[in-house]
Amino acid sequence: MKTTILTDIEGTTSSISFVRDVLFPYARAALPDFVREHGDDPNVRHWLDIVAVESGGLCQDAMIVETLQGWIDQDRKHTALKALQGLIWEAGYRDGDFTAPLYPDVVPALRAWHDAGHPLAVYSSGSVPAQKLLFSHTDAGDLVPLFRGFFDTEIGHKRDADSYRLIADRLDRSPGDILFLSDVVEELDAARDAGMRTVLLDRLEDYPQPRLDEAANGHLRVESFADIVL
Ligand SMILES: CSCCC(=O)C(=O)COP(=O)(O)O
Ligand SMILES: [Mg+2]
Repeated sequence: MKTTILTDIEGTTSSISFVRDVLFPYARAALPDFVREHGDDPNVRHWLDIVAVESGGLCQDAMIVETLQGWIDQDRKHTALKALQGLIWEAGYRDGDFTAPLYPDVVPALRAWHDAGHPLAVYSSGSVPAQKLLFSHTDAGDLVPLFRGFFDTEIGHKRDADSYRLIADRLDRSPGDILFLSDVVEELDAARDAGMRTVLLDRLEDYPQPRLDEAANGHLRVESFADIVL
């Protein structure tokens, strides 16, 4: 059985600065107009209503927008925020306001693994539509065809082992046949608890203090996809 590779995005395939300095400010600035123009769309309303209820019953869209902007500033990984961000980024990618850079070692490794028959999948806090937008608008072109599956927090929290069990199930693989790649040790802990193999990506441009020894909590640690041994 070929190892399946399940990868995180931010801090693993894509720089934290792209997400924080390009994607988040774009969504923050576009939110008021987006909610005004699309607030009656049932898919948008669904997520706005979840934010309103969870925030104690916000009764005006302006209050919901302010709450969401606060969540962006705090980098909250809330499923509703992530779904709305994905819808907003669609216009940015479509209009060519940005493309998605990947760390330089990522594309050669993904292509090599794919060509060698390793199934590839993504698990990110970014919504599945946002993941597909990102991988279809990379600096290296459309990489979506390389992937067999996309998972977001609708399947469960990234620090919860059950999420990884469910993903293994959906991919029709046993957890031991899956290698999870992430920059966040708590996510790797959860994947390991579920029985997956794990590798910590320690991207020194984003994590200037290398996570060595106890900081890596027993996970294999690499600084590049090129150093991953399947
Ligand atoms: C794919 S959408 C952009 C990234 C994002 O919003 C995010 O929260 C990424 O979190 P990750 O789980 O990939 O570290
Ligand atoms: Mg990450």
